[in-house]
Amino acid sequence: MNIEALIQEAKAAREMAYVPYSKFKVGAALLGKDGKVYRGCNIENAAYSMTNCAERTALFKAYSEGNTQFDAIAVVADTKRPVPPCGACRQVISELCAPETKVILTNLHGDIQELTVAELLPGAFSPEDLDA
Ligand SMILES: O=c1ccn([C@H]2C[C@H](O)[C@@H](CO)O2)c(=O)[nH]1
Ligand SMILES: [Zn+2]
Repeated sequence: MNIEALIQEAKAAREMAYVPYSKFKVGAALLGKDGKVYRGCNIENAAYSMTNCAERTALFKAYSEGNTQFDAIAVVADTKRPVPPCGACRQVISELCAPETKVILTNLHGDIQELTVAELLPGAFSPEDLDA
């Protein structure tokens, strides 16, 4: 699947966002090495801090089905610049995706920023840091 098609998947995921509080819809599409695509949207809650971002929804869907090998993740929102993932998602993406995985950030204007997982969060806290 090419990048444009993955962005289309992220846009379709965005339409499912449950955002009664912020009204800010985000979509993500995670491409497995086997070609499977996992869509994710943000899901909010009246207890605001329970909100799950689109990126983490997609990743948790894939992991919960045993799929842990990915080529790329695309994220889209209605932002002026390509949507920047929040810090929590950068941390989770850093652990659950290989460093060379492509990250495609975009918006509804068609601006695209492409980087790698390694570039998304330099100095991420990692499982190795748990070893004394
Ligand atoms: O990359 C991002 C940034 C924000 N959000 C969500 C969280 C919340 O529902 C809304 C506003 O922050 O957007 C995401 O899903 N992904
Ligand atoms: Zn996030």
